[in-house]
Amino acid sequence: MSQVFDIDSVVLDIEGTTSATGFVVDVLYPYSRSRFGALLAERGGDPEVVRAVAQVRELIAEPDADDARVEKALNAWLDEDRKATPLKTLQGLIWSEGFARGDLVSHFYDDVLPALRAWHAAGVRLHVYSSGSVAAQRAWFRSSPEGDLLPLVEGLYDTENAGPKQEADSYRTIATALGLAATPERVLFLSDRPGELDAARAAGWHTVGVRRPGEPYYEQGVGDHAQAGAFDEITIMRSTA
Ligand SMILES: CSCCC(=O)C(=O)COP(=O)(O)O
Ligand SMILES: [Mg+2]
Repeated sequence: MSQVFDIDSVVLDIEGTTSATGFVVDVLYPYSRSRFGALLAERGGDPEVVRAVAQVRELIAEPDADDARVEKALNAWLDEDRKATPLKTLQGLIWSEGFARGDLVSHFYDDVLPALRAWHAAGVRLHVYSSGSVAAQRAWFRSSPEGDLLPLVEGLYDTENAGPKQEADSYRTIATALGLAATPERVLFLSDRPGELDAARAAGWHTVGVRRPGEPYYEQGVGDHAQAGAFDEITIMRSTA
């Protein structure tokens, strides 16, 4: 069904929305799993790694956990697809290098890039809000099958700079960063997860639940949110352009 919105900014979820969860789980997750040990051993002194390891130790309530225990916790979170912030930070470091090296190329559903280009050309501001870290998001858009898409995207938000994706305050933080705190109804959030859509709506945003067959949340649906099976079902007008 076609959906029409009068908004200024679109905020995009990645996994399940712009891109296949299967690709993330089958390609990116194994890539990070096989490299956590080396990252902890060889770059354990890097400030970002130090910070993430401290967060892992806090989450597992083991202040003295050694590298092997930290790696075990990271792999357990991978197995259950738990989107823990330090896991995402460390994955982001590993994936960024993999994308830069040419080992990895990101994935987008066929309907996504034409829509993003059309919206961008029409003056719609595009942003990302994903559990994947900002570093991972940057690499993901830079290394797409159609080249560098980063120029299309203005703001990148994750669970560190915005907060948890199922809390309304995180969406208020993003709206403030976009200069739209007073007019949150000028923002449209696209996601596959009902809990994220609920939180965005609680912050005053428009929402569309993107439902793609085969994605984990497809059967569950998106409750009473507007829904679309692909981005070409979403039309954006800008009355204030
Ligand atoms: C480039 S981000 C990689 C995907 C990922 O790790 C992730 O957790 C995405 O979650 P999302 O919030 O986009 O559903
Ligand atoms: Mg998602």
